[in-house]
Amino acid sequence: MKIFSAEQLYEADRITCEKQQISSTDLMERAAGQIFNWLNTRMQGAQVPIHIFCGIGNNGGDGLALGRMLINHGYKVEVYIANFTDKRSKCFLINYGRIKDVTKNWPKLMSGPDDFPEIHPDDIIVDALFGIGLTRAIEGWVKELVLHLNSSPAFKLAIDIPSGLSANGPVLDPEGVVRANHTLTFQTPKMAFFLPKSGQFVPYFEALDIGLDPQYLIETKPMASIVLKPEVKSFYRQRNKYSHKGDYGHLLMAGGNQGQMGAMVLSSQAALRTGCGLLTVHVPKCGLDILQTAVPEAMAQPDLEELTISDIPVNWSPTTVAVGMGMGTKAETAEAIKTLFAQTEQPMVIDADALNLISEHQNMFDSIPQGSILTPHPGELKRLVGEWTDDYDKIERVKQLCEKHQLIILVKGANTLVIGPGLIKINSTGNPGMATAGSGDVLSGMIGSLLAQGYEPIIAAIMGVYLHGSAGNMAATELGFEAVTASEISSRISESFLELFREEAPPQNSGSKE
Ligand SMILES: NC(=O)C1=CN([C@@H]2O[C@H](COP(=O)(O)OP(=O)(O)OC[C@H]3O[C@@H](n4cnc5c(N)ncnc54)[C@H](O)[C@@H]3O)[C@@H](O)[C@H]2O)[C@@H](O)CC1
Ligand SMILES: [K+]
Repeated sequence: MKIFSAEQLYEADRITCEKQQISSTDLMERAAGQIFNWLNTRMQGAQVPIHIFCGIGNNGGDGLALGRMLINHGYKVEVYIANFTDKRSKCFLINYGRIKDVTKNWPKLMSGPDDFPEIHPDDIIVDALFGIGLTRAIEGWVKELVLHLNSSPAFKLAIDIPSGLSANGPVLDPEGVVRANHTLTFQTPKMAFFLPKSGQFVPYFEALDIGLDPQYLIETKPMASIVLKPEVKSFYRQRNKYSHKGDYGHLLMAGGNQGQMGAMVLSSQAALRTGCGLLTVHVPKCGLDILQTAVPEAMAQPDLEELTISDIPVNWSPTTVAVGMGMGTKAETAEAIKTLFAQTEQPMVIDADALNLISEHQNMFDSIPQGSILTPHPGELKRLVGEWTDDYDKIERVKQLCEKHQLIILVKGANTLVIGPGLIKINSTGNPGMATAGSGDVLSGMIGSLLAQGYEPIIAAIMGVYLHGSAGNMAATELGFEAVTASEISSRISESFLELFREEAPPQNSGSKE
């Protein structure tokens, strides 16, 4: 699913009106109609007071049109206008006029805190103050209005975007954002919904189809796109009946040092469960018995050193390499990585301490094989790209690094981003239970395994992140967030593959059994 910028959405609105020969007020009627249908389906005429707070732009226009439709259907509605300027939009004015056709109760014009209404906890608040037209933080008494709404426990429904959030810009003032319980957004979700600083204000959302021009939506390159099951399913490669283990790649995994061998165990198990044909693990001598006992399917290649990694031989030409898990950052390990990069052309997975070593020796960037996938956690990412000011600055820094060195870099989080040259993919699976030790080692093993099986690097990264999150979701469903461990995620990798091919159950008609 594509994510468009506010600018692109305005353009989509314009083209839609032009092609469908409708006015922007007609489009607003359609948009408000979708919100009305959503509410009406759920409320079924219930007389719960609905307070609609409108701004003076088109988001306010949506609120007015919704108010008219609700009043027409007998709902108990109060409409308020935050009358902070007389620069009202055309569609706002048209809908301001139209609401007067259906009620004698004109919208209440608010011009300061004295006009704020009392709201009963069981009432419903509709937030139509600002939409994607917000260009600066909400200030003055309108911010006080936002605080007033936020102080109420009443259910808050935001139209298009919670007021105070920018569709694709940083949060300017976290206090001045409506804490909506649910957001009904038009056509496509906004970038803000998926980034940590702004996403926290959008716990639940639904995108309502308002019939924007399909050609524009299909042909326009989005600023990002969300990875959903059908896309991942389309990447999956069926196994050939006559294939053998040599057809599924030989992954070399290098890492581990004394006291951190578990990382390699987790990565190895995850790699095997993700389907690579052969796995060789390269560990310091002290890790040999641990690996051979814990992962009997893997071959083990001991380092020359007892406690740390000093040399990673690749003269036997593995299909690909995953390096860095629990590896430590000793000087001899840095040398081993430099040699590995110099001797390897094919893209590899670079994780954990290998990334920390690259951060310490920035000249190593130039020798990383193109197409390699870097899987930093937030701390490692900070060391790689420097301190960022906000989520968008972080993305920009990562994009530049990807483009400069032709790399794929993950920005891990509630919605992990897979960023490659010219592309941002937003993962849709995963949960807070996965914020646990070793979870990243499992992910690196999965991506390395997919890469070894011949999936293109960008596909291996997207698929690995999606399946990892899906396995984590199944673990959380069965165990609860707290009990999710890396091993529990890994043991559900098989389920995450099977889930790709599970059909959604058709909707049940609960009344049909009577
Ligand atoms: N045909 C269309 O263009 C459609 C527009 N729609 C609605 O229109 C919204 C966008 O409307 P607008 O572009 O009118 O903008 P908004 O209604 O989001 O904002 C209103 C105006 O307030 C001003 N403003 C921005 N930040 C401010 C601040 N912090 N304090 C005070 N004033 C500020 C801006 O000049 C902006 O134009 C969408 O989010 C959506 O709800 C929908 O009705 C769908 C169709
Ligand atoms: K809003």
